Amino acid sequence: MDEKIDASNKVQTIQMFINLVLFSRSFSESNLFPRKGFQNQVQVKNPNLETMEEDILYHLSLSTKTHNLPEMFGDIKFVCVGGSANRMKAFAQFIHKELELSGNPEEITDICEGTDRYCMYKVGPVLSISHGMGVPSISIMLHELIKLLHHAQCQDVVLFRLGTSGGVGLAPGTVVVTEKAVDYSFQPQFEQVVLGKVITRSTELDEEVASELLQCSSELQNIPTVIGNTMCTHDFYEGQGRLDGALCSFSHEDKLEYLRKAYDAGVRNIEMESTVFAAMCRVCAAVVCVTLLNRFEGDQIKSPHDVLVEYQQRPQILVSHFIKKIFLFYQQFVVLFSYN
Ligand SMILES: O=P(O)(O)O[C@H]1O[C@H](CO)[C@@H](O)[C@H]1O
Ligand SMILES: O=c1cc[nH]c(=O)[nH]1
Repeated sequence: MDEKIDASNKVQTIQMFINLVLFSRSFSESNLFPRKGFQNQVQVKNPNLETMEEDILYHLSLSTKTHNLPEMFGDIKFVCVGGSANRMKAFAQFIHKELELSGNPEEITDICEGTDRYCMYKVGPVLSISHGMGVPSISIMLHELIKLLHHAQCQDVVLFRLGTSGGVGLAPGTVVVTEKAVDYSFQPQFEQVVLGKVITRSTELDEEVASELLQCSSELQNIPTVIGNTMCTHDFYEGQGRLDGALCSFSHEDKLEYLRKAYDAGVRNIEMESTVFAAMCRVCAAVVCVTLLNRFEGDQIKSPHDVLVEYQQRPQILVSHFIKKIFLFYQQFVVLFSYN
């Protein structure tokens, strides 16, 4: 009997080891992590940083001189970002309970309280940060976040954007895990003006994390989830083909024609940050947004407040299920290896 248990423990250990290797491999092709075997440290692609005595992360109200970043953040494995400060606080409290961490989730404090630009909460291995609305706002936060993870010597980090969006041909409340983040012309690219010239960056995301998230959704109830392309725009109204803004330069037919073209190009939802998020975080990242309405059916978001709150929780529940799986796996791995 004891021998049987021993043998099954060994099989389990080997299986876990294989899983861990496979999982680590999925991180290793990222922009942030050069291949360094098992431990992939978050990298920045800017040689100027090496020559700086101090790096002030102004909008996060943190600095390499005034804060011990490795001590504060070195154990981060998951970063979750989303537009609203309240949502990201609620997520931090939710994941605190889900991971059964010690301490009172109601007492978590905003690490960035020195600034009202963004809020940031750390719960165990998870960092939850708000980014505001649109590309410029998230881009500033991501520059400072990626430098923070680098200065803190974080390894094997996965980043998630937990957001809301307009659905394209989907029932409201559907969660879309982004396959490709595309621009207004449905291309998987992010254009940025640098020194007066347009540069283009790829917006590839982690396929394995996306399909693992789809798998997670099948293990949960009431989280209808699809994988599809996400179109990122620079505006909520005309930029997303809405007829109800303060300005409107096109007809109802023009709008439907554009949405149909988007649908045919694989677009299933529209939001305002995915391309820059993907371009900056690359293959160690996933975008998970719930749809608040079906854009073929209208432009105004009419669902009652409690329905919208429940919809917003869906990406949080899905991603927390994913994190919990990995977190418990790592914990078991550490326990098994300390006994073997
Ligand atoms: O739900 P969040 O994360 O704020 O994202 C979506 O909602 C905002 C518009 O209402 C845009 O920022 C869009 O990307
Ligand atoms: O239609 C929508 C809904 C939420 N967020 C967006 O960007 N668009």
